[in-house]
Parts: sequence; C-alpha cells; structure tokens
Amino acid sequence: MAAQGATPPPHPPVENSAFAEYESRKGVKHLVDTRTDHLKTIPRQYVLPAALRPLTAVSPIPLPTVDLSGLQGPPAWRELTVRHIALACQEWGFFRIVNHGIKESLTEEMMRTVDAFFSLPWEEKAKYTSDDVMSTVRYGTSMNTPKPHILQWRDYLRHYGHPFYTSFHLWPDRPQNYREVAKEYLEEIWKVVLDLAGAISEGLGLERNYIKESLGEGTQILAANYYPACPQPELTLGLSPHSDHGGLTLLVDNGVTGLQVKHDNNWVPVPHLPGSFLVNIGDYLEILSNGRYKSVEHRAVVNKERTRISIAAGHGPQLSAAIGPAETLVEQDGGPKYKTMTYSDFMREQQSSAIRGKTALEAVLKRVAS
Ligand SMILES: O=C(O)CCC(=O)C(=O)O
Ligand SMILES: [Fe+2]
Repeated sequence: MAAQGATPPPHPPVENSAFAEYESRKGVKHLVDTRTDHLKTIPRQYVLPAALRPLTAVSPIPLPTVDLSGLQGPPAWRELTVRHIALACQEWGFFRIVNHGIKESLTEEMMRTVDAFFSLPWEEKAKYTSDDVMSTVRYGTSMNTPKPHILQWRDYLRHYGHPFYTSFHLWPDRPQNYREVAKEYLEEIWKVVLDLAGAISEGLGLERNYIKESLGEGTQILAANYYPACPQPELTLGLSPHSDHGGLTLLVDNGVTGLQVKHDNNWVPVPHLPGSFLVNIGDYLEILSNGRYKSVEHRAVVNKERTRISIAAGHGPQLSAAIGPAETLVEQDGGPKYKTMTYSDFMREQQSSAIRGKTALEAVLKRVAS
C-alpha cells in the first residue's frame, strides 16, 4: 500500500485488470478496436521504465536527399551521385532517395493493401502467427521475439520477398490483391536496391558488382508495421531502438511521422516527404564495409491522433551465405573488425533478442576481439 501523502504517480493509474496475456497476443489494433469505452490509458504491459520513454527527441535535422536519377546519367553525374551516397552512408547511414523510378501510385496501392490486411478480422491474421523468428510469413505484435519483454504499440506482418519462388505461395491471400500488389512493389524495390548496391560498392572503392555478387540470390524481407493511435504515447514506443540486420532497408510511411534516427547520440525525428523513400544501412553492410559504414539505430514513436503505417523492405544476402568484411577493405585496414558467420545465424540471433539496440552486431565484434 502507498504511504499516505506520498507523491502521486507521474501518470494516471493504468486500467488494465482485464488485459490478460492472451489478449495482448492479439495485438494493439485488436485492443484499440475492441474497447468500446475508448481506451484512455494503456495497459501496464506497454509502459516503459522512465529512462526508456521517448522524451528526448531533438528537432528534425534534414537528412541527406539523393537524386537517384544521377546513377543513370553521364559518367561525371554518376560519379557525383556515387560520392553523395558514400558521404550520406558515412555521415548518417540514413538518407532519402528521390527520382528512384518507383511510381507513387504503386507505393500508395501497396500502402492501401497493407492497411486492408491489418483491417481483416483478427482470426484471419492469426493464421500467420508463429513463434519462429525465421518463419517465412509472420503476423504478430510488439517485437519479433517471443521472449518476455515490455510490449510495444505495434502490430506487424513480415514475410520474405525476392526470390519469390521461396515464399510467394505462402503470402497472405487476403485482401485478394495482396500477393499481386506486394510482388510488383517488392520487384521494383529490388531493382532500386541493386542500383544502390552498385553505387555503394563503387563508393567503397570496390568493383561495381561487388555487393550484388555478395547478395547472390539475396534475401528480401518485407516488414509492414501498424501503429494505432495511442492514448499515452509518451509512456511507450511503437518500435524500440534497433538496427536492421540486412544491408539496405527501403522505408516508406503513410504520411504520419514517427520514425526517429539516432544521430550524434540524439534521437532525430524524420519528417515525411511525399514520393521519397528512406534508405538505411544495416548490419550486413557495416560488416561488409569492415565498419566504414555503420548500421544506424532507429525507433518509432506513436501519437494520440492517427494510425501510422510503415513498410520496410530489408535486403541481405541469401540465408546460407557467409557474411564478413570485403577482402580489399580488410587488407587496407590491416585486419577484419568482424568475424565471418552465416547470415541466417546472424539474423536469428538479432531477431531473437528482447533487448535490441545493436546487440547482435556487438556480439559479432566481440567474437573477433576475443
Ligand atoms: O516504422 C518505422 O518507421 C520503422 C520501422 C522499422 O524500423 C523496421 O521495420 O525495421
Ligand atoms: Fe528498422
């Protein structure tokens, strides 16, 4: 019992008595939709300790914006674009691309289709739940791991993309056009990723095809995130700080801001820019570049008014590939900074952790040091 006269708690008590473990597995959209009394406070399972709450963002600082059409231009223009990308990778690890060739109408259709998927009855989406973090198609809530953790205000759909023969037949078949739209979208994204891979290889002083060859058949993973409006956004997060395990992630949202990027130890909010994609460096490229480029921590905050949807497409090599630093860079640096391991082992480790940040990558670094 609280002592009389004690300081009141910093936020109103959370009305969560009926919110059982089983209910939380149904996710935040289900929680918000089924509360006819209008949820005013969030269940305590979502309340972060004070130190981890999203209070510390600084004002937006413009991210580098790269005009990708330069990669198709005359050699001097291409060279400038390659340098622009290299600088953005070095300084930020996060940048915007414009004139990337993906039709805005396709991105909008993909966004509507994803929205329609999340709007399906919970029982339909539940067909895709799985405790296996490597599952080909997976619908869930909070973080990817089934390990106990403070819950996050996020539902997600995650599945493999290119090469499509491994998973296409297992993707959601509702809404009816999901497979068709998602395939077209992911195919277009894959082309842009190959263009970027060529430019990034050159920027690192490697052959233009270096990253493309290292990707091989590749592993493309789509993560669609659904963050409903939240009555107490200051107490929780949509997605906790993490880096992406792949090399390059292409990200779009539905125009509702919420992404924050860690830059110079500050959380910087990233505003929406219509028609652009955000690109970020993930762990595989940090490893391949022997640490010249760093994967960047980012997180998603939620808000009181509007549902936010984001679609991230991550790209790494095929699962069986050994990931390690490029030989040429290792020679220049006098040794590898990361141990080589298979991409699937790395991904499993990263996706299983309930404390994210860059823990999986740090584990790889430690193995080299010891
Ligand atoms: O919602 C966002 O903006 C971030 C999503 C994200 O980081 C991810 O899915 O890996
Ligand atoms: Fe991410």
